[in-house]
Amino acid sequence: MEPASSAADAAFWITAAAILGLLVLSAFFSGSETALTAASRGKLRSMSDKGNSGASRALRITEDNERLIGSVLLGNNLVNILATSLATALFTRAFGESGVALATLVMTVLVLVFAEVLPKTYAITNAETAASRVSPVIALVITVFSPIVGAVRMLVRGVLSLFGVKTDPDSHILAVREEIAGALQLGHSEGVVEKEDRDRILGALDLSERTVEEIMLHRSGIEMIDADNDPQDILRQCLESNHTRLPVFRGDPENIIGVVHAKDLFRAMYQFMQESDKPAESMSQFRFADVAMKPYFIPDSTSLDDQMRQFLRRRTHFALVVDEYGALQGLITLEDILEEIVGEITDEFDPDADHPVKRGEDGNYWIDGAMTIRDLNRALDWSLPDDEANTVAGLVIHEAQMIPTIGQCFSFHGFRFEVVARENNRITALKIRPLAAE
Ligand SMILES: Nc1ncnc2c1ncn2[C@@H]1O[C@H](COP(=O)(O)OP(=O)(O)OP(=O)(O)O)[C@@H](O)[C@H]1O
Ligand SMILES: [Mg+2]
Repeated sequence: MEPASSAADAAFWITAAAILGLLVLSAFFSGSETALTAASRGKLRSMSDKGNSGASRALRITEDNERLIGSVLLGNNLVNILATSLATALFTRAFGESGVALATLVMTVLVLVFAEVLPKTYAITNAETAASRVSPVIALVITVFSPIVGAVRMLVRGVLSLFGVKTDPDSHILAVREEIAGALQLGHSEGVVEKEDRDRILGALDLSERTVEEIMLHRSGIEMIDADNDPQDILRQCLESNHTRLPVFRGDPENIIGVVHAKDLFRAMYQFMQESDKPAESMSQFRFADVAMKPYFIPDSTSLDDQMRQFLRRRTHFALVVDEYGALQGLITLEDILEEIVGEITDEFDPDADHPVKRGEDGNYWIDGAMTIRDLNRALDWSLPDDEANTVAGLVIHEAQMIPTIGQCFSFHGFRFEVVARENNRITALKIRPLAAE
């Protein structure tokens, strides 16, 4: 063998080995991309809880999906293009002009089969295990490529915004929500997902979209203690109340100075009676305001999701809702938020809420004006619009554009509404009948 040809020979084999190595790297990137995007976060979390450090790293790097995919694609393209360029050089040296076509053909087959389909198929069947194995290397790749990926990201956003396209990083979360909701509605018609399950899931999905104002108990319905009343009367009021926590006001109901918890009250009363020799007579000395806890005020625009987390974190389940000027709007408890998910919760003292909607013989439904449209829709599987008003009474007032009097009837959204009772300016009871039934 001549020395020149043996040097060319060596170069041939080195290049071929480099191409092979690059194909292996390419397969690694493709498989990692699939494994990390397909792995279930729930399964990864339970693996990480069991001490699998790869799984916890996989969780961390999949938090910023855009950065992950950017880095992996960059790596993948880099090795693919390098491998193809090397192959083209190699084949043209060996076969002349036709080397380009040959290199394209051979590399397409090799990349497709060994660097794409094979690793991706493997990755998708073992997503979580594969994800936790590759995560340390991919984490390193992300760190190395992050300046380039950041620049690419900015370039992409810039070009898109030139064409008037806005990129919203949260849009995919919304899309997932819509997708789940859509799938559940579909399940409804096919009878796949039970109505109760569907309501529960949709209720939980909606928590972040809705505010406490939409479900709070309106201030007119809050049972409160007037701090200036006779202590004897206050005690009777607390005993007769179905509620455990009663806000205390002084002078004006807007001026809430605290919230009395029945249990605190009983403790304080007991102590008071032990300490005084004539409890019945000295009862007037008992100061209710001292027993009260500090009220917990929240803005009416708080999302149900946030408020639920606050309740759980603060370990209090009772909040007074105020508007932007600090004026009292209503009351909300943890139970009210949970009811949006699981439906009506009734305890020993709740007024009969077994049948919030009563059906009359004439096909009319008797409904409390303060019932929310969502609850009504949920109870009867109707779809009255709830974007203009929260309560059924509110909807009637909105549609009628006035405060109707008792006996007035209206037809809209496919239903007939009749006002049955009114207190001051509030519609307190209604009869509703679907028009299609006529
Ligand atoms: N002082 C109150 N006035 C009017 N409604 C109240 C009052 N306190 C609670 N509610 C309402 O009663 C329902 C039940 O709430 P929750 O179970 O938190 O209160 P509770 O039954 O009084 O207390 P607990 O169950 O802790 O003994 C909720 O819809 C809530 O809005
Ligand atoms: Mg209760």
